[in-house]
Amino acid sequence: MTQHTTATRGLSVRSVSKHFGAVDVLQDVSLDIAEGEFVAVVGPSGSGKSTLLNAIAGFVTPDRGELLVNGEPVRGPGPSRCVVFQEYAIFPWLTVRRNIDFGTRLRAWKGSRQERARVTERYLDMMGLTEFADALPKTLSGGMRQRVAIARAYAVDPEILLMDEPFAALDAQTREQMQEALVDINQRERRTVLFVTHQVEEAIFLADRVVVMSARPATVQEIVDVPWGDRRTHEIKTEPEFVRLRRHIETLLRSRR
Ligand SMILES: Nc1ncnc2c1ncn2[C@@H]1O[C@H](COP(=O)(O)OP(=O)(O)OP(=O)(O)O)[C@@H](O)[C@H]1O
Repeated sequence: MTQHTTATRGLSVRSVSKHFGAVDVLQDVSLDIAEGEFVAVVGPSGSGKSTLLNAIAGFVTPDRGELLVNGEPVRGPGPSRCVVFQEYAIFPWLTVRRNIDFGTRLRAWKGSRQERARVTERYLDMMGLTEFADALPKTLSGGMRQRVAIARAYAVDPEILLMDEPFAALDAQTREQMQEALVDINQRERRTVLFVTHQVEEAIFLADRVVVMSARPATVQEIVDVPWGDRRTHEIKTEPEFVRLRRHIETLLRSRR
């Protein structure tokens, strides 16, 4: 278990609590994510993972506690945070290229039209979308649509990227391909990422640290360091240390159901 001190740049969640009616969902949740760090959150179903992500996004206001992005309090949704959802939240009436171009328009640094176009082409290429650039989302598979959503989120260049089960609707093989695509883009364009997932294996594969939440009301049970750095290929999933971490986290999740 690792205790991290307050991050000045990055995300700081300080003693956040939230209830909906009679249901206590989050209880005194504290977590710091340093700039450029990829953190996954796992926890039992209904424990409050999405509520935590929505509070960071500014969609949900905590009852107590504080959320800081680069030291600035979160007071509602804003361009410093960008969310990728499970459903394909891209514009169905825009082509793939124009969806990503929409992201580049939201950047703090906008640049000229030509510069923006270059950025858009770079993200199309990085997510393997160049040949689909003029297609409409409805003609694409679920995996390809999530590639568009991720490319657009990176194109926005927010301070924090929030991903809420982005691969949950995909079949197992597509999911593995998407995990690789995400590892690839994030190694090239390192961002601060909070990634909510049900899959312990996915969490360990993607993240620098895995936050294990308890059952509701959710608190942070343990934060597990993941040792692979940038060495993320699917082969690591069979390494003894990977298997050990997976078992450890699964045991934690079972213990507080
Ligand atoms: N806006 C809301 N109003 C009332 N209750 C809510 C609201 N949002 C979430 N809840 C309740 O809060 C609890 C936690 O929900 P949340 O979606 O955060 O959990 P989760 O861990 O993300 O769940 P899952 O793993 O199943 O996606 C649930 O009991 C849910 O019904």
